[in-house]
Amino acid sequence: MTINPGHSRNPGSDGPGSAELDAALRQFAQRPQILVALDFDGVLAPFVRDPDAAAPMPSSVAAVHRLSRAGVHIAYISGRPLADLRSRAEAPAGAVFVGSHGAEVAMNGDDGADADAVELSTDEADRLAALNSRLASALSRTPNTWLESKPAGVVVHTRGADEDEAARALEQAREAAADFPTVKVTKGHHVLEFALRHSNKGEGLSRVRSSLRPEAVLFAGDDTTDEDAFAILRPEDVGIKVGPGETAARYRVRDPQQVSDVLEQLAELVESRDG
Ligand SMILES: O=P(O)(O)OC[C@H]1O[C@H](O[C@H]2O[C@H](CO)[C@@H](O)[C@H](O)[C@H]2O)[C@H](O)[C@@H](O)[C@@H]1O
Repeated sequence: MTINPGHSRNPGSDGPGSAELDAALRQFAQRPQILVALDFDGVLAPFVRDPDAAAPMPSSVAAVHRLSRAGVHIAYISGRPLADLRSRAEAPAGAVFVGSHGAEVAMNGDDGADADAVELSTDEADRLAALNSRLASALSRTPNTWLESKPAGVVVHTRGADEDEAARALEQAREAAADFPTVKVTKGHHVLEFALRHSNKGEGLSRVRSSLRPEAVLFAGDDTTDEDAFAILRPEDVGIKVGPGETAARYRVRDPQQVSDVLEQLAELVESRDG
């Protein structure tokens, strides 16, 4: 994964309405077959302390449905487990879902009939159970931290912990997981994820692109794991980093509200193209 810190414009100078992003969206919208692929937390849904309380912004949901009705392919690409992502995305019919950072893919988003969900081998299931219990015991005395179980991994959450508590929790978690050398460790926004499967969002987005064959892709993401998806974008694609931080994306917006503004602008452009 290559991150080019100087590549994308700063929020504020390049939010919705900026000349560069406007021009990119106009050009993108002219193509008949396009894919809009969206990360969930921090992009469609503002961050909250409890992941079960996260919900997409109503204005983004409405804009995504408009895009879908106008014939745009829609994909959700998230670190969340597939079933969780599907249940809270409020997605239009026919949307595609990529969960667990690319480890789970459902090309037919309607009913999940052909969902490529994670099935662990007995050995993997045993190792995941051991990892879970090791982390639970390591963090049992660290306040304001908790574990989220995933189909092929476990996440240490520290949102709500103060800086010292969070740093201590992450150090304890890394130490506890040191006996599991094949586990992939990924840092995200107030989370540290330990995964048995090593797929990434770039692989997930590539699978969706190969299946749907759009002429161009727009992808918006906010976290380090989204950089794998930005890295596989092509010159005709539109990559939008949400929030601060180094990125390979060409454009940047500030927050989920500005993502919503971009989606509404794109829906207008696509609808007027069709009209
Ligand atoms: O790929 P994403 O859709 O961005 O999912 C990444 C992780 O999102 C969730 O955690 C994040 O959102 C939580 C709710 O707002 C927040 O409390 C947490 O601090 C964030 O890191 C989710 O819980 C993870 O499983 C996802 O991997």
